[in-house]
This record gives sequence, C-alpha cells and structure tokens, in this order.
Amino acid sequence: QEFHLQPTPQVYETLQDSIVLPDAYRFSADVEGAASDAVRLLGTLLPDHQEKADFRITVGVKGDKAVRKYTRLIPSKAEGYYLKVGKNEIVIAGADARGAYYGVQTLAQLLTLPKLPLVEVTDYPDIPYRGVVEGFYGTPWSHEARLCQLEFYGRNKMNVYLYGPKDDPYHSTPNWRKPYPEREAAQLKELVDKAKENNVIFYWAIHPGQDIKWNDEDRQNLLNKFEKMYQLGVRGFAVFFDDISGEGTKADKQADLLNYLDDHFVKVKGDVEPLIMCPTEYNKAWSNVKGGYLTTLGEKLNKGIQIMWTGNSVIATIDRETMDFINPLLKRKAYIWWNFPVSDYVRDHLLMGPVYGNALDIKDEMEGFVSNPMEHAEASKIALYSVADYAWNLSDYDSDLSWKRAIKDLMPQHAAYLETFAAHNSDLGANGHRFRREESVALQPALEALLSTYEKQHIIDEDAWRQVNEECCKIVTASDILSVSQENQPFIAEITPWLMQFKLVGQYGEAVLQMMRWAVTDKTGFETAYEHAKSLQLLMYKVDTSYNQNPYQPGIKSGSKVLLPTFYALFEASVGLYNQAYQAALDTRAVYMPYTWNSDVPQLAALPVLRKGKMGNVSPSNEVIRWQAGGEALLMMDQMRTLKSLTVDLGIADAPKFIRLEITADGQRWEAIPLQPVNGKTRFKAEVEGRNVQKIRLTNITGQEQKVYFKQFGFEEK
Ligand SMILES: CCCC(=O)N[C@H]1/C(=N/OC(=O)Nc2ccccc2)O[C@H](CO)[C@@H](O)[C@@H]1O
Repeated sequence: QEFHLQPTPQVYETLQDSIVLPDAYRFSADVEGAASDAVRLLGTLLPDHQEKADFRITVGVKGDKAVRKYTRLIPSKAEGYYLKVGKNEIVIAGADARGAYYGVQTLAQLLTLPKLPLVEVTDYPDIPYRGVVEGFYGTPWSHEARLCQLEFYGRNKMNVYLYGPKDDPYHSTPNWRKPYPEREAAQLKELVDKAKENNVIFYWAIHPGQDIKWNDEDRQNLLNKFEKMYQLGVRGFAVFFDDISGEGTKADKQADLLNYLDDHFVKVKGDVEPLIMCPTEYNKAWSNVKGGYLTTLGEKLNKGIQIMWTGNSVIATIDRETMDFINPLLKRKAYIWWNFPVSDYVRDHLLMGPVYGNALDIKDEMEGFVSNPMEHAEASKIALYSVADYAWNLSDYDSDLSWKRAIKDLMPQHAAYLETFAAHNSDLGANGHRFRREESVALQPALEALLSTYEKQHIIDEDAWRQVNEECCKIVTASDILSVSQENQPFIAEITPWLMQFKLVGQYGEAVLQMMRWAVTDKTGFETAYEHAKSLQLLMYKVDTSYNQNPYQPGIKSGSKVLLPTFYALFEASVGLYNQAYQAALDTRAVYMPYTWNSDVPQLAALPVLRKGKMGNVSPSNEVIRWQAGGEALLMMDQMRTLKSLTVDLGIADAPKFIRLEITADGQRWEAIPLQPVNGKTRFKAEVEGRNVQKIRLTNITGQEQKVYFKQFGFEEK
C-alpha cells in the first residue's frame, strides 16, 4: 500500500525524486527560540553531524531570521507549517511553535521511508483543538497507558488530552476539594511533563456538580484545587457538570462560577489555556431549549470559555444540522465531546471498527473535537488514529483507508491478522443509547447468500461457502497468532479474552459449515461435526461467563452482529435437515443454554427460559395459569451452580400457602425454602445466597387447582 502521511496533510506535493540524507549538514535554528520543541524532536531523528557541508537543515517559526525567506509559504493558520525536502536542504517553518513541532513530526514519518522523497508540504489543522477526553466510567487508564497515549497524540498531531476519569475520586465527588495524595500528584506531574514533551495540552477536569455549594467557600475550594494542579504544571482546566442532579445544574450559577474562575484564575495566571466546561444539558435529546439553560450559558459565559457538546444525543455522529442547532444557542462554536469509541455502556464489546458518520463539511463549525475512548487504552488507538486524521483535515478524510492505516500503525507486522479481528469486533450490540456500528462488512454478502440459499432451497451456495470457510480459517489463525504476538503486549493483554472468544467463533463456523456439507450425505460425519459444534457452544458460553464479569454488561462478545447469528441460523437449519433426513431429534438450539425448564402444568410447559450473564429468567406468562393439584414446574441446571438470589411472583399475595419452592443439589434430597414477601404485595424472595443447586421445583401443595399469574421466576448465580 502506497505511503501516506498521518494525519492527511492539507497540501502535499512531491517531485518524483528522493535523496539519501547526508550525514554532514549545516544546521541553522534558534535553539532557544519558539522552535525549541521542534529542534529537540529533530535532534532525536537525525544522526550526529559535521557542520562543514553544503546540505542545510533549517528550523524556525514565522519571524525567526532563519526562516525569513520562507515567510510567505508558511500557512497563517495556528499550528500550521511549511516543510520542504529539497536536493540540498530541509526547511521546517512553523506558523508557531507547535506548527514547527508538527512539521518535524511529518518529517519523522518521511524519514522512515527507504529514501527521503523530495516534497513540499503546506499543512495546518482544520479543528483548533483535537484529541482525547479520558471521561469514561470504569477502570481509569493506568499511568503507563497514559504516558504511551501522550506519545501517540504527539505523533498524530492531537494537541489535547483532557483528564477526567469518572471513577477518580479526586476528580469528582467526594474528594474534588482535596489535593491529590503524594503518589498520584507525582504521577500527574509526570503526565504533564510528558504532555509538554509531545506538544499536548494537558487539561485537568474537575467534576464538582454532584455536591458543589454555590457559596464563597466552595468557590475558594475550587480555586485552591486549581492552584494545586497549577503547581503540578497543569496549564489547561475544565469544569464538568455532566450527569449530575440538584443545585449543581443551574445555568446562571454555573456561568457565574466559570466566569469567576476565568477572571480570577485564567486571566490572572496569563499562561493558562481557555477554560472548557461540560454543561449539564450536553446533548440535544436532553436539552430543553425553552427552559433557557443553554441560552443562559451562551449569553452569560465569558466569550473565551469553550463549551462541550456530544451532539443530538449522548452517543451520536456529528453533522451540519447538529452544529446549526447548538452554535447559535451557545453564541460560539461548540467543542465536540465525541462519545466514541467509549464502551462503558456495552462493556462486553470491543469497538475496533472504522470512525465513520461524522460530516466532512463542518470544519468551520467546531472549536474542538475530542474522543471519549474505551477503558482499553491500546485498543482505543485504532479509533483515535482516525479521529486525529478526521479532525486535522475533514475534507480529505476516508474512514476505511484511515481504519486500515490505523491498524497498520498499531501492529505493523501483524496488521493483516489484526484487520481480521477488528473487522468482526466493531458493533456494540443492543444498547440503551441505540447506537450501532457496521460489522463483518466484507463478508456480509457471502454470509447472506449462504444462509438464504440454504434456508430457502436447502442447497449450498458453493462460492459463498468457500468464502465463509476461508474467513473462518483466517479467524482461527489470526486469533492464535495475535494471542502470542510480542508486537504490542499491553494491547494483546487487553483483548486476550476477546481473542479467545473470536477463535471459538471461527471454529464454530468451521464446524457448522461441515454440518451443512454432511447434513443429508454423511450421517456419522454430520454427527461428529454436530458434537463439535455443541462443545464449541459450551466453550463460548464458558468464556462469556468467566471473563470481564463487570456488574453492567458482563462477558465477552465477538462477531455478535452478523457472523455468529448467521452461524446459529445455519446450525439450526442443518440440524433440521438432518433430523428430517434420518427421522432424528437432535436438539436444534444453537446457543448454549445452561438452564432447562419443564412442567406438567400445561400452560407453564412451553415458557422459554432466558439467560443474560448470570441471570436466569423464565419468560413471564400474561394469562391466568390453571395450576392443577400436585402440578410441578422444574428448573434444571446443566451442572451444579451456586445461587445468589431467587425471586418468584405469581400475582397472588398468599402464594406461599399454595406453592412450595424446593431446591436440590444432588437431584435426590429436596429442601423447601420459605418464600419471604419482598414488597408486601405479590413478589417473594427465597433465601438461597451461596446455596449449591442442581434443580429448583415449584409444586401446588393445596390438593386442588389454583389460578395464578406467572409474573416472574428468576434467579441470579453467584
Ligand atoms: C459532555 C459529555 C458528558 C458525557 O458523555 N458523560 C458520560 C455519559 N453520559 O451519558 C449518559 O447517558 N449519562 C447518564 C444517563 C442516565 C443517568 C445518568 C447519567 O456517557 C458516556 C458513555 O456512557 C460516559 O462515558 C460519559 O462519562
């Protein structure tokens, strides 16, 4: 694939020629001046040199004597630069210090080529502020991960890192008023220094809204904390008022506070970046324009203060209509907080797909564009690479090419394998925000052809079958090679459980494809493939219930949008064909189900049992159940399982008089467990915490038929 600078430069001209960098050259730069960062970085790229030479390397900032003759070639936009590689000179002239630094970053990429091409690059960013807000719920990034991120931002010309992890107690309630303890303070100082080194503005955000009092004391508390952070070297500050309730949500109070901080801290210090604030109404779906919150902020907040916005909803792509709504209200360009690839609301999924859906014609409408990433720092780099590419140069942005380059950048050697993994691990699954992404795009046509032909005509589309089989082999190969790759161990450590699951999905696909092949032609071959598929179903279940058992979205999902659902459908279809061909009755259920339900009460017998993570529920019935005397309902586990809780609701207040609940660990000895009322109405709990259970039984002990409603029968495993 041909060479491509990252982010895509505004203007890139290359003469079809190149040079070999001489090891002797004259160097002219004002090493103490504004270009000192650029000079330092350049020093790390170039070999030692002898001064006596006619090859010249010049670095400077507009106004420096050294670059005076290039002045008219330097873009007038902030952070712009002019880079020339000529026959006997290299020139890097920045519009400002950071521009010169970025010019050297671009040169650094050219220097990785076998030969240094003759180029003229005239470049600058579309969006003034570009980068990352560490603003997710869940495990904050580690110190090591943050240091590595800052290096990545420097290379990708991202100039913002906003520190605001929801679960840092000194960022938010309860300890936002307190200074950081020694160790955390030292680490923050190290991050600030690393950020400076990479020309990234380190913003420290505070999230006081949940318990801030609108009085002088808390105002002083905030100032004191900012002062403490300033002493650590922080020169960028943000105040987040998102996800709070109560007093803290008032627009005029928020505006007064921010203006006070602006007037008495930012303006006083003189070397601090403009304040950023995250409003309580931070997306259109949650805003009440008539209520005046946004207009109050827009009118009252000092002009220099930047206001964040996530778009038409919490998780949304950004387009012109979005900006035309919010900018007039804020009376300034909104600063986009883009909630992607954050996955703290779909923690069982990895979002490894392309960054797409944001408009390419809104470069003049946004003040900033920062991404809220996953708690998996290295895995987030695929999306962050493309966010950097998009925010620097919107009109040239190509989401698919950028995605491919992002993968190559993360794992140059194993890029092909990582692309296979990333292609099938990009959707979020069903979620409360209803935000979805494409997945398995390249394989979709073959999957659809294979399934529809097989389901409708019971024949195999050979070309589709071959493509899908090839991909399954690639999946298995890629999973194993990546899982032992030494190329980026922190990244592999993050995704290992998903690699395990991904491999099983690939193997399951292979087994199902064999089942299709032999369903009506090779009885024993089919039965072996069936057995293998069933064992893989159990293995996938085990991975999904053993890893990443967070209390929100537990488990490990992979290929969940297209790949696995297609394999499930093909499994069921091929078992159906086999059962028909051989008058057999193999279980056609494709998804492993640890719980089985049956009953001799006719209206209960067919109720399906569902599993989500560690919760098991029998689907409620909305009709009156005629439960005959002595009638039983049985919930059976595939193996001994330890329970945490069990709830029953039969829609009658005196259920315990009619229905006895029993559990057994061995299938022989049963023990009745009393039903205790939960809400004084019809819901009852059984005290089963820590009990090992094989079966649970409900029996009508009244000697006569009872009429009940089967509203709930659910349990949670430990
Ligand atoms: C300016 C953006 C603020 C924001 O997005 N806040 C959180 C955020 N807030 O969105 C919510 O839906 N918050 C919420 C919803 C219901 C009740 C309380 C909070 O969503 C992200 C994705 O989950 C989180 O990572 C963010 O920290």
